[in-house]
Amino acid sequence: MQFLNNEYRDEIFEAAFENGYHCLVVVDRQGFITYMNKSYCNFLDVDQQKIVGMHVADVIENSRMHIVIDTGVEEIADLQYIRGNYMIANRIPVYSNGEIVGAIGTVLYRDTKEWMEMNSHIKNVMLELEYYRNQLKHQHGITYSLHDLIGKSSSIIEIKNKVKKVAPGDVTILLRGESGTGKELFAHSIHHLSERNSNPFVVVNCATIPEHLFEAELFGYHEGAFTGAKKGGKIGKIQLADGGTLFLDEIGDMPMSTQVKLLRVLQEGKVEALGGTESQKVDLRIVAATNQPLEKRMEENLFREDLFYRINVIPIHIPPLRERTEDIRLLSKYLLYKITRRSGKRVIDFQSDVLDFFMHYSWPGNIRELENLIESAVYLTNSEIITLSDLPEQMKQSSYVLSERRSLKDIVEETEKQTIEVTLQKVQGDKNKAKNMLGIGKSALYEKIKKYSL
Ligand SMILES: Nc1ncnc2c1ncn2[C@@H]1O[C@H](COP(=O)(O)OP(=O)(O)OP(=O)(O)O)[C@@H](O)[C@H]1O
Repeated sequence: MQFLNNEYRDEIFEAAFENGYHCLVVVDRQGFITYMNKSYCNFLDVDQQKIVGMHVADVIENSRMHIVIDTGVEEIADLQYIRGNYMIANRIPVYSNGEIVGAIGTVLYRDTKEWMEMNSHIKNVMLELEYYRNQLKHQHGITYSLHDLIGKSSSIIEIKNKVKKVAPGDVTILLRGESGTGKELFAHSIHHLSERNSNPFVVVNCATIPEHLFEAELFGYHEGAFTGAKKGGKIGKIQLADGGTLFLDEIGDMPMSTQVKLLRVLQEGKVEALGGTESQKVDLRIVAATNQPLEKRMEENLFREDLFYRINVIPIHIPPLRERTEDIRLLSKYLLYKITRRSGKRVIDFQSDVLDFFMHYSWPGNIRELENLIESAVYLTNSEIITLSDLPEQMKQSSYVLSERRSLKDIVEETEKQTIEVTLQKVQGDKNKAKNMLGIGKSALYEKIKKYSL
């Protein structure tokens, strides 16, 4: 880079950054714009001075610069839809001393005839793709694909690879993991990656169907099959899933009597609706999920061993969130982005204390709990950054008891810091009132404020 020190340094920068053929943006560690060249500003129709300091997601449509900062993985030649055009975007994280300090993004923008022609061709292809994607979603009930599964922990990467390997066949898959770990999302992805993806994906949530209605729901019934049966009968979930995937969620809760009948359907590939005399051939792929210890249920005679072996062909265990803390930061940012896009409220980040807290909390409700928590914080916060005070008090207290990784000293200090912080907020910074509420002397309070940089 020695040549940049010569007398043409400014001209070199000018030629590299300000030429009219490409758009360039530089963002800092938090995704705030520090520089955008004229060509990009002209294309976006924004003022070069005014956009400095704004968050990139608020200035550039469909930007992923903030995601690249989080993942640390460059994205080259990605198609990005901006202002009615598909552009070719490169996003490169910038490191200094091994730490990410920001990112540079370039977008190829050549206002030539060929590019416009190519663009209109890409637009057509993308529109067609979007149309088929939407059709698939609406007709076949799949909302998610593997792309929607966020996580960079080795366990999640391993599971994603396993899913890619086993999804294309018809093999039965048993997803195991605590509630809220993403089992349904994985089930959608398996169907999406399988050859059955143009056929239905049918969900049966075994935990929510009353026992006496189970068989009617699963196998369907003919008119008059039982008292209360609907006129004209009802088609069963199994018949609905013919040619596609039947997702048996919470299979551990299926009544024993239904388990026998289901096993027969799976073995014979035929189903008979209640009140009928003829059976119908069905072609199903089974994906089951459970958060229950099926081995224990078998010991208690609540789950059939033969059904267990029939469904446990490829078991996939999804670890709880507390065992993959590497994913928490990425998931939190992704969920914040998803929630704010939906709610329209501008909340752009978390205070570092909040992410720290997330890393140490035990997440009994896993990603569902994280999502609900972020949603409530987005609604409650009065600022653009979520702080500890936007989180429920009860949760903050429980975390320090539940966390396994912290020493007693850390727990005591963290609790002390939080208690003082919340008290100071309650009394609007009045230290006299705060010391009285906390029952400590003035000098002790000042000492602790200094210690915890409050
Ligand atoms: N890896 C992930 N990336 C992004 N979102 C996720 C991920 N895992 C789970 N979620 C989200 O968390 C929520 C709960 O996920 P899901 O319903 O798939 O969990 P589950 O294990 O099936 O729960 P349950 O056993 O209670 O049915 C959903 O809103 C889902 O979109």
